[in-house]
Amino acid sequence: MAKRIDVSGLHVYYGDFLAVEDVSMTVEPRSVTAFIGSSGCGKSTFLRTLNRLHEVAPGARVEGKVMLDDLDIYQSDVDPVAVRREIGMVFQQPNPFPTMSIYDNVIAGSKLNNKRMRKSEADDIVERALRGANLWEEVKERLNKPGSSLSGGQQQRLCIARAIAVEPAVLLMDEPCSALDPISTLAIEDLIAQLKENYTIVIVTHNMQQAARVSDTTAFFNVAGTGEPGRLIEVGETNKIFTKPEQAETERYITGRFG
Ligand SMILES: Nc1ncnc2c1ncn2[C@@H]1O[C@H](COP(=O)(O)OP(=O)(O)OP(=O)(O)O)[C@@H](O)[C@H]1O
Repeated sequence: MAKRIDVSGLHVYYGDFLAVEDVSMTVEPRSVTAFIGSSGCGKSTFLRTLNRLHEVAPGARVEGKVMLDDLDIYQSDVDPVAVRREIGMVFQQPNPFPTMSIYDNVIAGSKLNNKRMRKSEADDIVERALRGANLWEEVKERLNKPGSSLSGGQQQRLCIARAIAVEPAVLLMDEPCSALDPISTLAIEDLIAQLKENYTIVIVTHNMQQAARVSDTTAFFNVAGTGEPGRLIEVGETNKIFTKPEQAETERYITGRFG
């Protein structure tokens, strides 16, 4: 079930370095929100704070609040592993478990949650997730082959199947198409359009055409210079951000007159 994310006054630090300053925004359920902005402005860092994945970096910490519907994900009694089950992540480089079969890749997360799962139940989850990721027809005859035997675009859809198999509320995608060819990219973009019927989706992309094609809402981040924190400059309906942004800084970026 898709959920809303509500961020208020979020600062992100790596040790003493303030990487992202004072972000407040809402991500609506059943919609796609794109994060755009120049390199180093903190898009990936901010994305990772939405499921506490930044915590794997030593010294990384946040101040501020991230609500997932009614749950404050940074409350002291909240388990980050449980947060990541609700808020899945798909990375830039497709990263299936290389020695595991396609089947085992999809079921891996569900098995961690339920060690005594029956085979028929696992079969159903695998088929549903692979269908949901538009991959079932291409792999149904070779589920026992390694995940690494698939093409890059298929591997990325396998990673999406793995992420949705545990039925998360939110899917975070960090440049999910940047390692893919144009045909595979279109397949992922079509898939994102389908997935938003059931999930809340946030995608970081360097490709402004992609942001315009896939997202309902766009958030533009910027950084004033090296050592300065990244800031959210403007967030709004994608069409408006690309045609009539409120901030001159956004306009300079989207029209390519930047720097
Ligand atoms: N693990 C880390 N430790 C220390 N600093 C980091 C770490 N990860 C990122 N940073 C710094 O935080 C800032 C934001 O980086 P981040 O990768 O979030 O930006 P980005 O907008 O996603 O960039 P890109 O578009 O190039 O991926 C940068 O100054 C970066 O050097």
